[in-house]
Amino acid sequence: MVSAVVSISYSPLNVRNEDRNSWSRSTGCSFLRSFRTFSISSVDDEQARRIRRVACACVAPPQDLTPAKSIGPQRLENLSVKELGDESDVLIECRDVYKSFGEKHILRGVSFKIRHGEAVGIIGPSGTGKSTILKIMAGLLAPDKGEVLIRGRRRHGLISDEEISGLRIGLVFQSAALFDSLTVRENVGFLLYENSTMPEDQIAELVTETLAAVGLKGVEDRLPSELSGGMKKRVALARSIIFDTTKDAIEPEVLLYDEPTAGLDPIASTVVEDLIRSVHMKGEDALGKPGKIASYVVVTHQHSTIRRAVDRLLFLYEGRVVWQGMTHEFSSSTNPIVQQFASGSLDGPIRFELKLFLSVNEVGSAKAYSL
Ligand SMILES: Nc1ncnc2c1ncn2[C@@H]1O[C@H](COP(=O)(O)OP(=O)(O)OP(=O)(O)O)[C@@H](O)[C@H]1O
Repeated sequence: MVSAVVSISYSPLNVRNEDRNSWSRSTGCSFLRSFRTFSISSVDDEQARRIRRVACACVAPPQDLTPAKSIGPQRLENLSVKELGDESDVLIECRDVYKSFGEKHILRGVSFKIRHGEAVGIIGPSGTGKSTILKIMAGLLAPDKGEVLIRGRRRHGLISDEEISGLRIGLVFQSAALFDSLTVRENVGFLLYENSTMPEDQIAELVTETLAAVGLKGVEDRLPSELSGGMKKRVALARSIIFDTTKDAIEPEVLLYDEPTAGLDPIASTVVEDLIRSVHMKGEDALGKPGKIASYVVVTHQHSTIRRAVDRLLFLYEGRVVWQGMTHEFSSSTNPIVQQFASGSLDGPIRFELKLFLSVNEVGSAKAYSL
Protein backbone atom coordinates (compact mmCIF):
# COMPACT_ATOMS: atom_id res chain seq x y z
CA MET A 1 0.00 0.00 0.00
CA VAL A 2 1.21 3.46 -0.84
CA SER A 3 1.27 5.93 1.95
CA ALA A 4 0.63 9.55 1.14
CA VAL A 5 3.45 10.85 3.21
CA VAL A 6 6.46 9.77 5.15
CA SER A 7 6.84 10.75 8.75
CA ILE A 8 8.68 13.88 7.88
CA SER A 9 5.58 15.28 6.25
CA TYR A 10 3.06 14.47 8.92
CA SER A 11 5.53 14.95 11.67
CA PRO A 12 5.05 17.73 14.19
CA LEU A 13 8.52 18.66 13.03
CA ASN A 14 8.88 20.39 9.75
CA VAL A 15 12.03 19.14 8.02
CA ARG A 16 12.77 20.92 4.76
CA ASN A 17 13.37 18.93 1.58
CA GLU A 18 16.89 20.23 1.15
CA ASP A 19 17.59 19.19 4.73
CA ARG A 20 16.56 15.65 3.97
CA ASN A 21 18.71 15.63 0.87
CA SER A 22 21.77 16.93 2.65
CA TRP A 23 21.15 14.44 5.46
CA SER A 24 21.11 11.67 2.92
CA ARG A 25 24.30 12.91 1.27
CA SER A 26 26.19 13.33 4.50
CA THR A 27 25.21 9.95 5.94
CA GLY A 28 25.37 7.96 2.72
CA CYS A 29 22.34 6.16 4.05
CA SER A 30 20.86 3.90 1.43
CA PHE A 31 17.29 4.36 2.63
CA LEU A 32 17.54 8.05 2.35
CA ARG A 33 19.31 7.74 -0.95
CA SER A 34 16.46 5.67 -2.31
CA PHE A 35 14.07 7.98 -0.56
CA ARG A 36 15.45 10.88 -2.53
CA THR A 37 14.52 9.18 -5.75
CA PHE A 38 10.91 8.67 -4.66
CA SER A 39 8.33 11.34 -4.68
CA ILE A 40 6.75 11.59 -1.27
CA SER A 41 3.56 9.96 -2.50
CA SER A 42 5.36 6.93 -3.88
CA VAL A 43 6.87 5.87 -0.59
CA ASP A 44 5.06 2.86 0.75
CA ASP A 45 4.37 2.17 4.38
CA GLU A 46 7.35 -0.09 4.81
CA GLN A 47 9.76 2.44 3.33
CA ALA A 48 8.18 5.19 5.35
CA ARG A 49 8.73 3.20 8.51
CA ARG A 50 12.36 2.55 7.64
CA ILE A 51 13.06 6.14 6.72
CA ARG A 52 11.50 7.29 9.95
CA ARG A 53 13.69 4.91 11.90
CA VAL A 54 16.86 5.95 10.16
CA ALA A 55 16.07 9.60 10.38
CA CYS A 56 15.44 9.26 14.06
CA ALA A 57 19.05 9.28 15.08
CA CYS A 58 19.37 5.84 13.66
CA VAL A 59 18.18 3.98 16.68
CA ALA A 60 16.83 0.79 15.28
CA PRO A 61 15.68 -2.46 16.76
CA PRO A 62 16.62 -5.52 14.79
CA GLN A 63 13.94 -7.12 12.68
CA ASP A 64 13.05 -10.47 11.17
CA LEU A 65 15.08 -12.35 13.64
CA THR A 66 15.29 -16.09 13.32
CA PRO A 67 17.45 -18.27 15.50
CA ALA A 68 20.85 -18.90 14.01
CA LYS A 69 21.69 -22.47 13.18
CA SER A 70 24.89 -22.33 15.11
CA ILE A 71 23.22 -21.77 18.43
CA GLY A 72 20.24 -24.00 17.87
CA PRO A 73 19.26 -26.52 20.53
CA GLN A 74 21.45 -29.23 19.07
CA ARG A 75 24.55 -27.12 19.39
CA LEU A 76 23.59 -25.75 22.77
CA GLU A 77 23.59 -29.28 24.11
CA ASN A 78 27.11 -29.84 22.91
CA LEU A 79 28.53 -26.60 24.25
CA SER A 80 30.65 -26.52 27.33
CA VAL A 81 29.67 -24.07 30.07
CA LYS A 82 32.48 -21.76 29.02
CA GLU A 83 31.41 -21.77 25.37
CA LEU A 84 27.83 -21.16 26.38
CA GLY A 85 28.93 -18.22 28.48
CA ASP A 86 31.00 -16.98 25.60
CA GLU A 87 27.99 -17.00 23.28
CA SER A 88 25.46 -15.62 25.70
CA ASP A 89 27.20 -12.28 26.12
CA VAL A 90 27.60 -11.70 22.38
CA LEU A 91 25.35 -8.81 21.34
CA ILE A 92 26.34 -8.46 17.69
CA GLU A 93 28.19 -10.91 15.52
CA CYS A 94 29.29 -10.40 11.93
CA ARG A 95 29.96 -13.75 10.35
CA ASP A 96 31.85 -13.92 7.05
CA VAL A 97 30.31 -10.70 5.74
CA TYR A 98 30.86 -9.67 2.12
CA LYS A 99 29.89 -6.38 0.50
CA SER A 100 30.65 -4.95 -2.92
CA PHE A 101 29.72 -1.69 -4.57
CA GLY A 102 29.71 -2.41 -8.28
CA GLU A 103 33.15 -3.74 -9.12
CA LYS A 104 34.59 -2.65 -5.78
CA HIS A 105 34.79 -5.64 -3.45
CA ILE A 106 35.00 -3.87 -0.12
CA LEU A 107 34.27 -6.49 2.55
CA ARG A 108 35.57 -9.97 1.85
CA GLY A 109 34.72 -12.18 4.76
CA VAL A 110 34.58 -9.98 7.85
CA SER A 111 33.95 -11.87 11.09
CA PHE A 112 33.92 -10.57 14.66
CA LYS A 113 31.82 -10.44 17.81
CA ILE A 114 30.84 -7.53 20.00
CA ARG A 115 30.18 -8.61 23.57
CA HIS A 116 28.12 -7.05 26.33
CA GLY A 117 30.07 -4.31 28.07
CA GLU A 118 32.72 -3.96 25.41
CA ALA A 119 34.24 -0.77 24.01
CA VAL A 120 35.62 -1.70 20.62
CA GLY A 121 37.48 0.33 18.03
CA ILE A 122 37.57 -0.46 14.31
CA ILE A 123 40.66 0.89 12.64
CA GLY A 124 42.37 0.46 9.31
CA PRO A 125 43.42 2.36 6.20
CA SER A 126 41.01 4.68 4.40
CA GLY A 127 38.48 3.06 2.12
CA THR A 128 38.88 -0.33 3.73
CA GLY A 129 35.18 -0.56 4.61
CA LYS A 130 35.00 0.57 8.25
CA SER A 131 31.94 2.76 7.77
CA THR A 132 30.40 0.10 5.56
CA ILE A 133 30.61 -2.54 8.28
CA LEU A 134 29.09 -0.10 10.80
CA LYS A 135 26.14 0.50 8.49
CA ILE A 136 25.73 -3.24 8.03
CA MET A 137 25.74 -3.72 11.80
CA ALA A 138 23.19 -0.93 12.17
CA GLY A 139 20.96 -2.55 9.54
CA LEU A 140 21.21 0.34 7.10
CA LEU A 141 23.03 -1.75 4.52
CA ALA A 142 22.50 -5.43 3.81
CA PRO A 143 25.51 -7.69 3.30
CA ASP A 144 25.80 -9.44 -0.07
CA LYS A 145 26.83 -12.60 1.72
CA GLY A 146 27.37 -13.63 5.30
CA GLU A 147 25.31 -13.06 8.40
CA VAL A 148 24.68 -10.45 11.05
CA LEU A 149 23.49 -11.98 14.29
CA ILE A 150 21.89 -9.88 16.96
CA ARG A 151 22.00 -11.67 20.29
CA GLY A 152 22.39 -14.94 18.44
CA ARG A 153 19.52 -14.36 16.05
CA ARG A 154 20.07 -13.79 12.40
CA ARG A 155 18.90 -10.51 10.97
CA HIS A 156 17.41 -10.65 7.51
CA GLY A 157 17.43 -7.58 5.34
CA LEU A 158 17.37 -4.11 6.72
CA ILE A 159 15.87 -2.40 9.73
CA SER A 160 12.29 -1.46 10.26
CA ASP A 161 10.56 -0.26 13.36
CA GLU A 162 8.85 -3.55 14.05
CA GLU A 163 9.00 -4.03 17.75
CA ILE A 164 11.10 -7.09 18.33
CA SER A 165 12.73 -7.17 21.67
CA GLY A 166 16.44 -7.61 21.60
CA LEU A 167 18.78 -4.76 21.18
CA ARG A 168 18.60 -1.14 20.19
CA ILE A 169 21.39 -0.21 17.84
CA GLY A 170 22.24 3.45 17.32
CA LEU A 171 24.57 4.93 14.75
CA VAL A 172 26.20 8.29 15.34
CA PHE A 173 27.25 9.61 11.96
CA GLN A 174 30.60 11.25 11.37
CA SER A 175 28.91 14.41 10.11
CA ALA A 176 26.58 14.58 13.15
CA ALA A 177 23.79 14.52 10.52
CA LEU A 178 21.56 17.04 12.24
CA PHE A 179 18.59 18.54 10.46
CA ASP A 180 19.63 22.14 9.85
CA SER A 181 16.09 23.49 9.88
CA LEU A 182 15.25 21.98 13.26
CA THR A 183 16.29 23.32 16.63
CA VAL A 184 18.57 21.34 18.91
CA ARG A 185 15.52 20.31 20.95
CA GLU A 186 13.73 19.02 17.86
CA ASN A 187 16.83 17.23 16.62
CA VAL A 188 17.49 15.50 19.93
CA GLY A 189 13.83 14.63 20.51
CA PHE A 190 13.19 13.64 16.89
CA LEU A 191 12.64 9.95 17.63
CA LEU A 192 10.23 10.68 20.43
CA TYR A 193 8.30 13.41 18.60
CA GLU A 194 7.93 10.99 15.71
CA ASN A 195 7.32 7.65 17.34
CA SER A 196 6.33 7.93 20.96
CA THR A 197 3.11 8.82 22.70
CA MET A 198 4.97 11.01 25.17
CA PRO A 199 3.48 14.51 25.61
CA GLU A 200 5.60 17.27 24.09
CA ASP A 201 6.44 18.91 27.41
CA GLN A 202 7.72 15.58 28.73
CA ILE A 203 9.85 15.13 25.62
CA ALA A 204 11.23 18.65 26.06
CA GLU A 205 12.13 17.84 29.66
CA LEU A 206 13.84 14.63 28.64
CA VAL A 207 15.74 16.45 25.89
CA THR A 208 17.02 18.98 28.42
CA GLU A 209 18.10 16.19 30.75
CA THR A 210 19.81 14.27 27.94
CA LEU A 211 21.62 17.38 26.74
CA ALA A 212 22.80 17.97 30.29
CA ALA A 213 24.12 14.39 30.36
CA VAL A 214 26.40 15.23 27.45
CA GLY A 215 27.43 18.49 29.05
CA LEU A 216 25.26 20.87 27.03
CA LYS A 217 22.95 23.33 28.72
CA GLY A 218 20.75 26.10 27.37
CA VAL A 219 21.20 25.26 23.70
CA GLU A 220 17.76 23.75 23.13
CA ASP A 221 16.47 26.61 21.00
CA ARG A 222 19.58 27.01 18.88
CA LEU A 223 19.84 25.84 15.30
CA PRO A 224 22.72 23.51 14.35
CA SER A 225 24.32 26.36 12.39
CA GLU A 226 24.78 28.18 15.69
CA LEU A 227 26.86 25.36 17.21
CA SER A 228 30.54 24.47 16.97
CA GLY A 229 31.61 21.16 15.40
CA GLY A 230 32.19 19.60 18.82
CA MET A 231 28.81 20.76 20.08
CA LYS A 232 27.12 19.28 17.03
CA LYS A 233 28.74 15.94 17.75
CA ARG A 234 27.51 16.13 21.32
CA VAL A 235 23.98 16.93 20.13
CA ALA A 236 24.18 13.92 17.80
CA LEU A 237 25.29 11.81 20.75
CA ALA A 238 22.38 13.10 22.86
CA ARG A 239 20.02 12.21 20.01
CA SER A 240 21.35 8.69 20.01
CA ILE A 241 21.06 8.03 23.71
CA ILE A 242 17.60 9.49 24.30
CA PHE A 243 14.85 6.90 24.61
CA ASP A 244 11.21 6.61 25.48
CA THR A 245 11.14 6.42 29.27
CA THR A 246 7.47 5.47 29.30
CA LYS A 247 8.22 2.08 27.78
CA ASP A 248 8.21 -0.80 30.22
CA ALA A 249 11.25 -2.72 29.15
CA ILE A 250 14.35 -0.81 28.19
CA GLU A 251 16.56 -2.89 25.98
CA PRO A 252 20.31 -2.67 26.18
CA GLU A 253 21.75 -0.44 23.54
CA VAL A 254 24.80 -0.63 21.36
CA LEU A 255 26.07 2.62 19.91
CA LEU A 256 28.11 2.71 16.74
CA TYR A 257 30.21 5.85 16.26
CA ASP A 258 31.59 6.70 12.85
CA GLU A 259 34.71 8.83 13.34
CA PRO A 260 33.25 10.80 16.25
CA THR A 261 36.32 13.01 16.65
CA ALA A 262 37.09 13.68 12.99
CA GLY A 263 37.73 17.35 12.38
CA LEU A 264 37.90 18.30 16.05
CA ASP A 265 40.83 19.97 17.77
CA PRO A 266 42.66 17.86 20.39
CA ILE A 267 40.77 19.30 23.35
CA ALA A 268 37.35 18.99 21.72
CA SER A 269 38.36 15.42 20.79
CA THR A 270 39.15 14.65 24.42
CA VAL A 271 35.74 15.98 25.46
CA VAL A 272 33.98 13.72 22.96
CA GLU A 273 36.18 10.72 23.83
CA ASP A 274 35.36 11.13 27.53
CA LEU A 275 31.71 11.55 26.68
CA ILE A 276 31.72 8.28 24.77
CA ARG A 277 33.12 6.62 27.90
CA SER A 278 30.67 8.40 30.15
CA VAL A 279 27.49 7.18 28.43
CA HIS A 280 28.77 3.60 28.57
CA MET A 281 27.44 1.40 31.38
CA LYS A 282 30.89 1.43 32.98
CA GLY A 283 30.98 5.22 32.95
CA GLU A 284 29.17 8.08 34.60
CA ASP A 285 27.46 10.86 32.68
CA ALA A 286 27.76 14.59 33.27
CA LEU A 287 24.94 14.35 35.83
CA GLY A 288 26.80 11.65 37.76
CA LYS A 289 24.45 8.89 36.65
CA PRO A 290 25.70 5.57 35.27
CA GLY A 291 25.69 5.44 31.49
CA LYS A 292 23.09 3.34 29.71
CA ILE A 293 24.99 2.10 26.68
CA ALA A 294 25.76 -1.61 26.96
CA SER A 295 28.53 -1.69 24.37
CA TYR A 296 29.89 0.57 21.69
CA VAL A 297 31.97 0.44 18.56
CA VAL A 298 34.03 3.37 17.33
CA VAL A 299 35.45 3.73 13.84
CA THR A 300 38.38 6.08 14.09
CA HIS A 301 41.72 7.18 12.68
CA GLN A 302 42.66 9.23 15.73
CA HIS A 303 45.31 7.83 18.02
CA SER A 304 43.87 9.75 20.96
CA THR A 305 40.48 8.14 20.40
CA ILE A 306 42.05 4.68 20.19
CA ARG A 307 43.91 5.27 23.45
CA ARG A 308 41.17 7.03 25.35
CA ALA A 309 37.82 5.72 24.17
CA VAL A 310 38.18 2.00 23.43
CA ASP A 311 39.55 -1.15 25.08
CA ARG A 312 39.75 -3.58 22.19
CA LEU A 313 40.65 -3.08 18.54
CA LEU A 314 39.73 -4.73 15.27
CA PHE A 315 42.04 -3.95 12.37
CA LEU A 316 40.33 -4.05 8.99
CA TYR A 317 42.46 -4.36 5.89
CA GLU A 318 41.63 -5.46 2.38
CA GLY A 319 38.16 -6.50 3.37
CA ARG A 320 39.01 -8.66 6.39
CA VAL A 321 39.86 -8.37 10.06
CA VAL A 322 43.60 -8.98 9.94
CA TRP A 323 44.36 -8.31 13.60
CA GLN A 324 42.49 -7.91 16.85
CA GLY A 325 43.71 -7.27 20.32
CA MET A 326 43.53 -5.02 23.34
CA THR A 327 44.38 -1.36 22.85
CA HIS A 328 47.59 -1.65 24.85
CA GLU A 329 48.74 -4.46 22.57
CA PHE A 330 48.38 -2.31 19.47
CA SER A 331 51.64 -0.39 19.59
CA SER A 332 53.70 -3.44 20.57
CA SER A 333 52.15 -5.76 17.97
CA THR A 334 54.60 -7.59 15.76
CA ASN A 335 52.06 -7.79 12.94
CA PRO A 336 53.74 -5.85 10.10
CA ILE A 337 50.43 -4.34 8.93
CA VAL A 338 49.68 -3.05 12.42
CA GLN A 339 53.25 -1.83 12.89
CA GLN A 340 53.14 0.14 9.65
CA PHE A 341 49.75 1.65 10.46
CA ALA A 342 50.77 2.54 14.02
CA SER A 343 53.97 4.23 12.88
CA GLY A 344 52.49 5.87 9.78
CA SER A 345 55.45 4.58 7.80
CA LEU A 346 55.36 4.51 4.00
CA ASP A 347 57.30 1.24 4.01
CA GLY A 348 55.45 -1.95 4.70
CA PRO A 349 52.76 -4.28 3.47
CA ILE A 350 49.96 -1.69 3.34
CA ARG A 351 49.63 -0.78 -0.27
CA PHE A 352 48.72 2.73 -1.24
CA GLU A 353 48.84 4.62 -4.43
CA LEU A 354 50.07 8.14 -4.77
CA LYS A 355 49.80 9.30 -8.31
CA LEU A 356 52.14 11.99 -9.47
CA PHE A 357 51.26 13.55 -12.74
CA LEU A 358 54.41 14.87 -14.29
CA SER A 359 54.36 17.48 -17.00
CA VAL A 360 54.84 16.60 -20.64
CA ASN A 361 58.14 18.49 -20.58
CA GLU A 362 59.51 16.35 -17.78
CA VAL A 363 58.76 12.90 -19.16
CA GLY A 364 57.70 13.42 -22.74
CA SER A 365 54.12 12.44 -21.98
CA ALA A 366 51.96 12.65 -18.91
CA LYS A 367 52.23 9.45 -16.86
CA ALA A 368 50.89 8.25 -13.57
CA TYR A 369 53.41 6.81 -11.14
CA SER A 370 52.53 4.66 -8.25
CA LEU A 371 54.71 5.06 -5.21
N1 LIG B 1 26.99 3.47 -1.13
C1 LIG B 1 28.14 3.32 -1.75
N2 LIG B 1 28.21 3.23 -3.09
C2 LIG B 1 29.38 3.05 -3.73
N3 LIG B 1 30.57 2.95 -3.12
C3 LIG B 1 30.56 3.04 -1.78
C4 LIG B 1 29.36 3.23 -1.03
N4 LIG B 1 29.68 3.27 0.29
C5 LIG B 1 31.01 3.12 0.35
N5 LIG B 1 31.53 2.99 -0.88
C6 LIG B 1 32.95 2.78 -1.20
O1 LIG B 1 33.39 1.71 -0.43
C7 LIG B 1 34.72 1.96 0.01
C8 LIG B 1 34.78 1.83 1.51
O2 LIG B 1 34.08 2.93 2.07
P1 LIG B 1 34.01 3.16 3.64
O3 LIG B 1 33.44 4.52 3.85
O4 LIG B 1 33.33 2.02 4.28
O5 LIG B 1 35.55 3.12 4.02
P2 LIG B 1 36.26 3.59 5.36
O6 LIG B 1 37.22 2.53 5.71
O7 LIG B 1 35.26 3.97 6.37
O8 LIG B 1 37.03 4.87 4.81
P3 LIG B 1 37.56 6.18 5.60
O9 LIG B 1 38.49 5.71 6.65
O10 LIG B 1 38.25 6.94 4.52
O11 LIG B 1 36.34 6.88 6.11
C9 LIG B 1 35.12 3.31 -0.55
O12 LIG B 1 35.84 3.10 -1.73
C10 LIG B 1 33.80 3.97 -0.83
O13 LIG B 1 33.90 4.88 -1.88
